Amino acid sequence: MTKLVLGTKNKKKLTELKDLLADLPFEVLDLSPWPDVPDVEETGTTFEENARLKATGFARSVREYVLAEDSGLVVPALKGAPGVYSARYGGTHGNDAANNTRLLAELKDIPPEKREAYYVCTAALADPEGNVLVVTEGRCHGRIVSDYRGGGGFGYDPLFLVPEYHQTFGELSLRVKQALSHRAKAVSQLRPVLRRLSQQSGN
Ligand SMILES: O=P(O)(O)OP(=O)(O)OP(=O)(O)OC[C@H]1O[C@@H](n2cnc3c(O)ncnc32)[C@H](O)[C@@H]1O
Ligand SMILES: [Mg+2]
Repeated sequence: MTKLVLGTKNKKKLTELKDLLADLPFEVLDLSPWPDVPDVEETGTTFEENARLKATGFARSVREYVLAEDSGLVVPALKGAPGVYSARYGGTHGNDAANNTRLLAELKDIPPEKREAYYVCTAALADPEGNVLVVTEGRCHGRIVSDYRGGGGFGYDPLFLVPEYHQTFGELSLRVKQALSHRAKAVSQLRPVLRRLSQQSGN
């Protein structure tokens, strides 16, 4: 079976991606078989640039098909912040608590009706030589609440209210998140390409 490597170092993101790809005829792997794989610097200023950098960079290192994505939270009232800097908004990369604390501080004086926000996920699939085959984008709209709700999900999820459900992604089950999320939408657009690839490879 053709290998598909998920080019991410975020464990929670990895869990969601693996689940979203579970029914496809690929041997889905994370980066753990390649412990010395160099980090890819996310020097882009757009989600697409960073997704391409990660897919290409990891594919060249592991020489397999790689799916990588760059994602984040966009708050129009904050001029689009945290945006591509979502993972390091609080100062330290990947510190969800610090990121959420800063988000709440920045939105302190913003009334509920102006606290709209959306998640973006831009996914890129690269071949083993590092050529990007396809880039897709998914979005998920919601609102930032002013108190933490629920312990599920990761990142900004305890503050991200899904209006249709009157609950945050911190409160909603993984099943609901996987039906609605930016990541699910980006991955579902990749499916036709992945199916074609698996047929070509005779999986
Ligand atoms: O780059 P990799 O290794 O994939 O892992 P990362 O966590 O650094 O990933 P990104 O650079 O794409 O930054 C994504 C950040 O955006 C936020 N984010 C993205 N998707 C999210 C989701 O589904 N729920 C909550 N926060 C999310 C969260 O703060 C993530 O750390
Ligand atoms: Mg990152």
